[in-house]
Amino acid sequence: MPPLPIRYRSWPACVGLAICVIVGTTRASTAIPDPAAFLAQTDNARTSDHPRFMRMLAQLHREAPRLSPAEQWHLRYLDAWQTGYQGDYTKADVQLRAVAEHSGDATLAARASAMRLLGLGFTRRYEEAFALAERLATDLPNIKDPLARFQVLINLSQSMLLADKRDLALKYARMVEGKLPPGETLCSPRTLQITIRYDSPQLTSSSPEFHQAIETCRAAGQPVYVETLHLVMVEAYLREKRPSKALAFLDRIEPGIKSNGFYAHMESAAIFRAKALFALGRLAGARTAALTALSLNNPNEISEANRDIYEVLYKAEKKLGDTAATLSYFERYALQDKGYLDDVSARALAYQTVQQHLLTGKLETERLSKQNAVLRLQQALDAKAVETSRLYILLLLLLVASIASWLYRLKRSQLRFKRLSHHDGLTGIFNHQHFIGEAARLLQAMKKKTEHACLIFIDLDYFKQVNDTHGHAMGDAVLKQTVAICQQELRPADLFGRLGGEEFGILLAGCSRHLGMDIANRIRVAIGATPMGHDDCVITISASVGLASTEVSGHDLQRLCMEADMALYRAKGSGRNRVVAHAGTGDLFNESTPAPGPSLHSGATSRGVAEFE
Ligand SMILES: Nc1nc2c(ncn2[C@@H]2O[C@H](COP(=O)(O)OP(=O)(O)OP(=O)(O)O)[C@@H](O)[C@H]2O)c(=O)[nH]1
Repeated sequence: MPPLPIRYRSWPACVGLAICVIVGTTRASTAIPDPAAFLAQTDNARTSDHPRFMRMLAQLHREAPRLSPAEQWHLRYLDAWQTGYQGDYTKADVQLRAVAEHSGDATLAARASAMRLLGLGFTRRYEEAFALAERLATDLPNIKDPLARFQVLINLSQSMLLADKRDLALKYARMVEGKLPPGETLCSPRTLQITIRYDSPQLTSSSPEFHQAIETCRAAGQPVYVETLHLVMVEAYLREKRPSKALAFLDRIEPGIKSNGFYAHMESAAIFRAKALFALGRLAGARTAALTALSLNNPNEISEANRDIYEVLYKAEKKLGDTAATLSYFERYALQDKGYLDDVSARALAYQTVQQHLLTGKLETERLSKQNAVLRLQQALDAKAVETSRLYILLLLLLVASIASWLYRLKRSQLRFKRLSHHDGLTGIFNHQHFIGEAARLLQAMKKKTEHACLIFIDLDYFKQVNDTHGHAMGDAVLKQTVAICQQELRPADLFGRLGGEEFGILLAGCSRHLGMDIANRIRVAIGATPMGHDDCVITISASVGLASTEVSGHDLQRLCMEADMALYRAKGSGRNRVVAHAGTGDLFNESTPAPGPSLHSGATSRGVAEFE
């Protein structure tokens, strides 16, 4: 329940407890066994038994060092409540704000904020009050604790009443009924609804809801609420121009009001009495009642109550003919009226300002969220663009890789074809055509450098018999091994090629005729001395060699070929397994007879014994 009284036509839920600001006794107490439960009990006793509340609060302060941080915050909330209850709203606001902002307890924070709403209204900090009301209204769905929700709704309703937003005030008051905290009845929300509608044309002294509310509060054992409703009823009689009825009703309810001693009710009763008496033309009585009301009040404070009091006083004095008093009261009335209207305007302006701020904030939020949406879109587009670029780069890389791989394969196949076109498929050495081309180039180079070279033709003897006797595969193996034997005798600068079948050509670069003969003979001997074959079959074979040298024949390839061929023909003709060198026109051939050479085994004849002449 809101503990802070609003004066005159006001929410009375704070009720007569304003007069109960009694400092509790300092009875010695024992340690509190369950501080959390004790705090809850103290909280409950705030308005139901304020003296007990004060005693418990004092006890809690003595036990404060033993309280947990959460319990300390609860105690600070109760202290703040008590500060506001005593009327120091400014100090209470500071304490409540600390609880709301730093306790870390959502329920306690909501309750503290709800209390702040009223204090801010009393101290005329309307803008702050309405801004806080907006925040609490927005946060309402998150407030689950029934008591906190109850307090927030009640105080929101009162804030809206302060801004003269009665529809909203009524809405919040009705929402209270939806979920009452334990121990609460419909009395307080119903009374609040009636006070909000106090001057509504639909609410007459005979309205059933009026009487229902009174019955509800009576049944709930809430006499102060009943009095509030009675006073609103008196006001309804006055509005209905039934002053006698109002006066009679006041006479009936005033003893109860006096016994409760709630000053706001006593003030209201006195004002209504003054108004009723004035309406009945009982001017002296009206003046007395108005002065009684004024005595309950600070006469200089700007308030609706004082305005009404001074209005009755100046009108009564006017009718009584006291000009000086009339003028004096009228001046005060005018001052109060202006002050009251100023206050009403200030509240309306503050409410509008807060709404404007909220609207501006909302527009700004919308603008920012639109901007964010555009930014997000832009980012998405940028991300897509990056993705697309990556895709392009990937495609490009793939393209480059495929081109590179294609080029590599092309080059490799070109090289393979080139190699195939230049080399003999069986032995891997130059083929005839390439050997001739390369030999022509080398001879030209030799000629330029005036260096000599020897051209050697080697032909295996009776090779056909190898094929015929041992098969073509054996023949191939012999050809390959012959090539390997020759290569061992050659230098890197020499050219080696297969001229066809079992015939090979060698161009010995930078080589004299004598040295050429020597190399040719070494090759012949090596061929003859090396067993050849494959698998389990091994044979030996001899070779005939013809040699032509640039020393004798010059550097013309055609002539060298012809003369080497002739020399080979001579070697074959003179018994094979020998080297024959072409010796020029006079003495056509020089023949070298080697040491006894190999004979062709495995069925070959032994005719080819070498001679070296
Ligand atoms: N295994 C094999 N045999 C080949 C290849 N090229 C040619 N020949 C054979 O080589 C043989 C050459 O025989 P001929 O020209 O009669 O000469 P030859 O038997 O060596 O007799 P001479 O030269 O007079 O001593 C033929 O039987 C060809 O078939 C080859 O690449 N592999």
